[in-house]
Amino acid sequence: MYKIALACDHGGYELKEMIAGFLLGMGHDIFDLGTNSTESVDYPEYGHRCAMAVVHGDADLGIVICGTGIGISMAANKVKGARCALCTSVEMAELTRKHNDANLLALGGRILTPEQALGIVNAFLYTEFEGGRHQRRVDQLNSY
Ligand SMILES: O=C(CO)[C@H](O)[C@H](O)[C@H](O)COP(=O)(O)O
Repeated sequence: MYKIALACDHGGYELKEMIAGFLLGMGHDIFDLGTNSTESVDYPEYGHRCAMAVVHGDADLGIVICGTGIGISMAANKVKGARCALCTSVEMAELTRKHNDANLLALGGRILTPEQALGIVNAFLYTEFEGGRHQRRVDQLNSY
């Protein structure tokens, strides 16, 4: 079981709440970093907050959500050690775990259906990093 940090802006709030329930139902721990309503907030703060929690070991993995997933993934990837992947399919979620050892998943609350989002979250959590040649590339990412 994982401890999973969650953060969103107003565009991701409803999806965050649904994912939180899904994760708790699966037996994971969650670390909810907000926002906690549909009142407008700025996504950079929340993406940064979630990435800091993962990089500092307060959570094993992070999930960040805004309207598109784009802005909040940009914010998360500003944190050294964050490898945040914006995914719109199960295949992308599997490949970013296998190849990039992504430690944060970004989702678009205004892009995905709830069913699509849960499929992506499930794939992200249960796909292992393959290592090998991919480790060399992740090491390069981490060195910048
Ligand atoms: O998708 C986003 C950033 O990439 C955010 O969720 C914002 O919602 C988006 O920028 C739109 O902003 P608005 O204030 O909700 O119109």
